[in-house]
Amino acid sequence: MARSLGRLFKGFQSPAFPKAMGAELCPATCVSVRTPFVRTILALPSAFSSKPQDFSLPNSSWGPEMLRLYNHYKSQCEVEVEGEEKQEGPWQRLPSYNRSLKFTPAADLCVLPSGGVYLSKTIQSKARLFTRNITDPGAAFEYVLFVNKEKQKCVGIFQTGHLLEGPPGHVHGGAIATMIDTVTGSHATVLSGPVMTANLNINYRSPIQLGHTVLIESSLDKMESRKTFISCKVTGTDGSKLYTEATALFLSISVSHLLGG
Ligand SMILES: CCCCCCCCCCCCCCCC(=O)SCCNC(=O)CCNC(=O)[C@H](O)C(C)(C)COP(=O)(O)OP(=O)(O)OC[C@H]1O[C@@H](n2cnc3c(N)ncnc32)[C@H](O)[C@@H]1OP(=O)(O)O
Repeated sequence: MARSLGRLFKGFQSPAFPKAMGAELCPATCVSVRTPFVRTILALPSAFSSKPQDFSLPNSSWGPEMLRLYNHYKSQCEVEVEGEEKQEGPWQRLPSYNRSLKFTPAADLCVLPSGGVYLSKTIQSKARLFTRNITDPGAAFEYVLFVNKEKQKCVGIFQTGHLLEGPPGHVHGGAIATMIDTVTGSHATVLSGPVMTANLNINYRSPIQLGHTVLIESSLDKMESRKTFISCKVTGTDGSKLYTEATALFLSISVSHLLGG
């Protein structure tokens, strides 16, 4: 496991991939990519599964607002240049899979330098990304993320499903926190490579109705050494109504941190 993860994260640790301010993200379609980091993310599912499902593509549950915003950002992933092929635009869609590791060979399991066992094959094979583990379309978290490398921004379009209820008819605060962590965490990961959330500070300003679609916009505040500071707003789809505000601190980590070494 340690060796497998080491291989997977090799791209993150390349000296050619420092703080990713100047690094290029995946191009419009997110099919081919340029940075070692984004290449690594996109390679993760295909390394373990022949047919990974990208959950951030439209499905039958997406309502008109979700589709409208998806098309709005998607249309800015590629730009037409007269007489030339389409070129990458300012925004790029981030694909989203429901697992990062499927199986590891038994031989790779899992005695760590610290002597502990990391994850059994059974547990790891059942592991799923929290936000993608309800497979009924539209029931829980429907979302898609786009990043803008020039503006150092990330946008999440989030359609709230009926299984996310907290207060009657409204979205659970933990589900909102989950999506804020997902957008800001993905943004920090794109900027800085592998990170973990160290601090997440949330102000809930107005309840979000179940079934509504909201915009989650995150911006880079600053980077200092291993720290990436990001702030985030959850608003209505026209930006006028503020639902939630947050700030987050992410710390860059090494693989050995994840493995408990
Ligand atoms: C992995 C990639 C996969 C790729 C796949 C594709 C991407 C797919 C994206 C999905 C997006 C989902 C995003 C979910 C992201 C989570 O949910 S992560 C899970 C929740 N977070 C955790 O469990 C983290 C638990 N905490 C820890 O592991 C450790 O405390 C940390 C955060 C790594 C920090 O530990 P450490 O590295 O030992 O750092 P430490 O030396 O204590 O502190 C370093 C500096 O940070 C400061 N600091 C540390 N903690 C704090 C704090 N809480 N507040 C303020 N300052 C702090 C210290 O004061 C210190 O400052 P200086 O003295 O250097 O100025």
